[in-house]
Amino acid sequence: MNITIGSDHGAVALKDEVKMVLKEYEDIKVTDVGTFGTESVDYPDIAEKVCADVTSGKADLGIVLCGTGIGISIAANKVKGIRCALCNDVYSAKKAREHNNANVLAMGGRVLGFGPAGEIVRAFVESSFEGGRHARRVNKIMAIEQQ
Ligand SMILES: O=C(CO)[C@H](O)[C@H](O)[C@H](O)COP(=O)(O)O
Repeated sequence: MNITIGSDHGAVALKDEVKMVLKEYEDIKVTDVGTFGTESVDYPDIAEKVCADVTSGKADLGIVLCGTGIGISIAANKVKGIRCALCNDVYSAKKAREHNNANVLAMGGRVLGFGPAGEIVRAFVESSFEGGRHARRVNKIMAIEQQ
């Protein structure tokens, strides 16, 4: 599985931690699109880069991080084909994959500790879409995108 990750300056430390967690998975290859330092950057630019990899098929999943996770998730969800879930707990991360077929996970570097964030990431990458009634609902989300 290929995962592209990116953060603004508010979550660089969390990005490094998430990459460490993903190293536990032999079958996951991570691409980091930055940012890499503390200099201020704009989260929509990072969201665009991560989402481009997901919509092009270069990445199976994306992970976007900013201070709260809010701004970058809003930006990601403006991209056609992206279903970005801002998750602060393991249950939501699991259901985001199982029920919503979310293809991007958002978290906040100024909100979550490394421990909980790692558990959220594990839940997200280890869960799969259940289809069935959820497919009907996700299809309706995609139909809204076409309007
Ligand atoms: O978009 C956000 C809030 O929804 C993120 O938390 C950003 O990281 C934050 O706004 C950046 O703030 P800063 O004061 O420029 O560091």
